[in-house]
Amino acid sequence: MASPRRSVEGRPLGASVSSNTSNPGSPAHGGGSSSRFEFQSLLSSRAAGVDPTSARLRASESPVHRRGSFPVAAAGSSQASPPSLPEEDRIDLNPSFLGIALRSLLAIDLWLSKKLGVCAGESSSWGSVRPLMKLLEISGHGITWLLGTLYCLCRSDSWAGREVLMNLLFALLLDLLVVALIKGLVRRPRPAHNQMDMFVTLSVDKYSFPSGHATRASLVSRFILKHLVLAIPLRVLVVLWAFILGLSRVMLGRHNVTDVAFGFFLGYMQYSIVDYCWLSPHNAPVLFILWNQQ
Ligand SMILES: CC(C)=CCC/C(C)=C/CC/C(C)=C/COP(=O)(O)O
Repeated sequence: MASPRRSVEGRPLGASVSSNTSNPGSPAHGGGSSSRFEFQSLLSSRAAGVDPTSARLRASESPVHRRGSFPVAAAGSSQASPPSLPEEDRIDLNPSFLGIALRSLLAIDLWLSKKLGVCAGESSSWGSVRPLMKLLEISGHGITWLLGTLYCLCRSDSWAGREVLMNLLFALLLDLLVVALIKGLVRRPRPAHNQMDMFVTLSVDKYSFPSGHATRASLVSRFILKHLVLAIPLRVLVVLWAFILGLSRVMLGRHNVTDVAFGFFLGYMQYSIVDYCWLSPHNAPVLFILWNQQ
């Protein structure tokens, strides 16, 4: 088959094999399955008596093999640096700086998250404050906020109050949906040192990216700061709560730092969506009339 041969010849044999031997299936190694596929294709092309050099030259006609290419290393190897390789291919075969940057970030993330996971277990160095962290966890839980908002909505006797609470409810549901979607798509496992002893979870909550508590903390605190008239100390407290809640996710070992950082960003952006789609008796009269009849 032509396409596997093309993939093989887009990268040097040495780089392809060594990048797979340490951890064949690991995403951290650039998607193990495609590399494995390329390595196997190389073996089969040899077995089929295909000359690798000519295959490589044919490959340079296709843009397909360039994607994710590894450096043309192996100086001195005639296979690794064919003289007739077109200029454009030589550029594309260089290491991707974005790839290197992402892998470095991931390594720092894992290292830092492990260091900060000081309440991950009862026997951890800060294990004694674990109950306090778990209390904080409940303060940012989806159920707490949904039930609290519904309760206030039932008790509210002003149109303005109901409007704000209806939008908070919409924001919380939107957040649950968006986080579940991203968790299901990304499927990043929780840190190895996490104990899965969380209060009420959804099935996607076995995944860690992004942190649902961080998105909620940032969304809700932005919402509160915008729609409630609070004294400065209380406003500071709201921001502090969001920040400490995010930090506690890493300290409990529930998340890596990047899960929480992205969660804060996502929650902040979600608020912009809520603000843009603000529900009011003018643009969603049915909703308000229905609620009024309850
Ligand atoms: C209406 C509805 C679907 C309610 C479900 C509420 C619920 C169980 C939310 C889960 C909240 C949760 C445990 C999120 C995980 O937060 P992470 O910070 O660990 O990602």
